[in-house]
Amino acid sequence: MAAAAAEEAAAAAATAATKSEPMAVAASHTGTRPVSDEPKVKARLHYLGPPGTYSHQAALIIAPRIVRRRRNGEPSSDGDDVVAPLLFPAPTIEAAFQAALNDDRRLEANRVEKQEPEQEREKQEREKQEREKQEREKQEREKQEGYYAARRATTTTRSLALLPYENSTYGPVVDTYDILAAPSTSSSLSVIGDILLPVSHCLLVSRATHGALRSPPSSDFPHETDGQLRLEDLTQIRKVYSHGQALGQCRRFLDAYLPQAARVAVDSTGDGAVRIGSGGGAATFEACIASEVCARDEIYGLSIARRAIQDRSDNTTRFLLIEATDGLEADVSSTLTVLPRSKPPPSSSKSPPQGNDAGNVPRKTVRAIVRIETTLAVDGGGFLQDWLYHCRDRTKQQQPQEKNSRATAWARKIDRVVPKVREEDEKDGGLSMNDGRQRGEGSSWPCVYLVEMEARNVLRREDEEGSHLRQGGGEEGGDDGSQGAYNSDDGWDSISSALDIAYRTSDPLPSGEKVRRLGVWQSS
Ligand SMILES: O=C(O)C(=O)C[C@]1(C(=O)O)C=C[C@@H](O)C=C1
Repeated sequence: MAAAAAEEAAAAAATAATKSEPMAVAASHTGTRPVSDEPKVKARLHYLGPPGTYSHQAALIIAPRIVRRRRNGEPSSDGDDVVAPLLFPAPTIEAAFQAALNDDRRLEANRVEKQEPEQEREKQEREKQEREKQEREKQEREKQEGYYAARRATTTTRSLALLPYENSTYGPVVDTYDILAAPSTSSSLSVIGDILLPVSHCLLVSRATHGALRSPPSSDFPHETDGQLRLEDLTQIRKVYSHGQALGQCRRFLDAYLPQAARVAVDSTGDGAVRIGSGGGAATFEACIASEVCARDEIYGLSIARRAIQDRSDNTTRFLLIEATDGLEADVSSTLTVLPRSKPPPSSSKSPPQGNDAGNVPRKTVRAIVRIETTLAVDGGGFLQDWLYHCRDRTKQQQPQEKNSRATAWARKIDRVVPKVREEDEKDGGLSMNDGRQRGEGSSWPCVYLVEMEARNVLRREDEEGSHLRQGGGEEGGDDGSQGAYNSDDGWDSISSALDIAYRTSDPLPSGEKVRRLGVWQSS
C-alpha cells in the first residue's frame, strides 16, 4: 500500500514537472521550522531525467526527508529544519552529478551577466561598486559598534544529486561507480543518504502500435482485462529502447518473448519513453521498457503492452544521495541528513519480527563507503581482507552492547579503472597485463576499490516486546517490515563514530594506499 501511495505521489509530481517550465518542482514537505541562529539552507537536487524515470520517483520520495542538522548530527534546538530541495532533471547520470558540482549561484549570476549588452554591463558594474562601497562603510560602522559578529550570510545553497547505484538483479550502475572511483570526482562529493526503490518494469508502446499489434479476441485467447497484449502479439515488435540497467533486468523476458527485437540502450527509461511517444500517429512497432508512470496521459501517453516484465519480482534499485562538496565545506555550519522512513504503528505487537537474525530485528543501520586507491595488483597479499576484518573489529569494540550489534564490510574492485601500463602497452602492440609485470614494471598498477561497511544495531525480540509494552506501540521501523518502537538513538553515535575511527585508521594497510571517506550515513 505504501509503495502504491508513493507511486501515486511520484506520478502526480512527475506530471507537474513535465508541465512546468523550467522543469523544476519543489518537493512537498511539511513543517519547515527555520533555525534562528544559523544561515538558512536552500538545496537543489539533480536526478537522471526526464520526469517519470525511476530516479525521479526516488527523488520525490527522498526529497521531503532531507533535513539540515548541526555539525554533530543533533537536531537544532527548534527541531529538524526540512530543506525541501528543488528537483532538476538531467539527461545523463554524469550530467546530474556535474550539474550538482556546477551549482554555484555565482556561476549563474555570471552567466546572466554575460548575456547583457555592453552598456547595461557597465551600468551594473558601477552600481555594484557603489553597493560594495556602501557595504564596506556599513561594515566598518557595525564593527566599531560591536555588531560585526551578527553579520552572517543568511542563506547557503547546497547541491545534491541522487544517483542509481546498484540493482538487486543486474548489479552495479557503472556510470555512478565511475564517478565514485575517479579521483577528480570522488574528491568533490560526500554520500549523505541512500534509498531503496522497488522497480517493476512495463513494456510500453504507442497507442497506434498497441492497436496494430493487438489481435482480435477469440474464445481461446480473450484479451487480458487491463489492456495488456498477449505474449504472441509481441512477435512483431522490432526495437526495444531502455536504459542498459532496465534491459539487463528484463533479459530473460526479452530472450523468451522478444528475441527478434533489437535492444537499444538509451540514457534513461524516460528517454526511451520519449522516443516511443514522439512517433506521431503511425504504428512504429517499437517499444520501450519503463515505469507505469511514463504511460500516463499527463506524462508520455503510452499504452501498456505488458506489466511486471522484470526477471525477478523483488527487483530493487539502491540510489545514493550525494552532496557536491567542492569549496563548500569551509563555510558549512551544518550537515544534511535523511530522516528514516516512518512506518505506521504495527496492528498487533504479537506479530513476529522479520529479519535474518533469529529472534532479533534490525534497529539502526549505519553505512559507509570508502574509496581505496592502491598500486598493488589484485589485492596483493590479501591486505584488503585484513583491513576489512580490522574495520569490523574496531566497529564492534565501540559498541556498548556488543551482543546487539552486527557489523559487516565488503569490497568491490572497480574494473573500469584501466591500468596505465596496460593502455600504453596496447598502443605498443597489445601486450597483456602480465606482460607489463614481466617487463620489470613491478607487479603494480593503480586500481580502485570501493569498500562498503554496514553496522546494524539489532534489537532483541524480548527488548522489543518490552518497549512495546512501555510505549504502547512502535513509531518507526526498518524497511524490512520489522515492528517496534525505534525512537531511541542508542547505537547511532557509537556505530558512526566507530566507523569513523575504523576507516580513518590505516593500520593494516601497506603504505602507498590512498584511503578516502566518501560518506557515512544512517540508512533506513
Ligand atoms: O532510467 C531510469 O529510469 C533510471 O532512473 C536509471 C535506472 C538505473 O540506472 O538503474 C534506475 C533504476 C532502474 O534500475 C533502471 C534504471
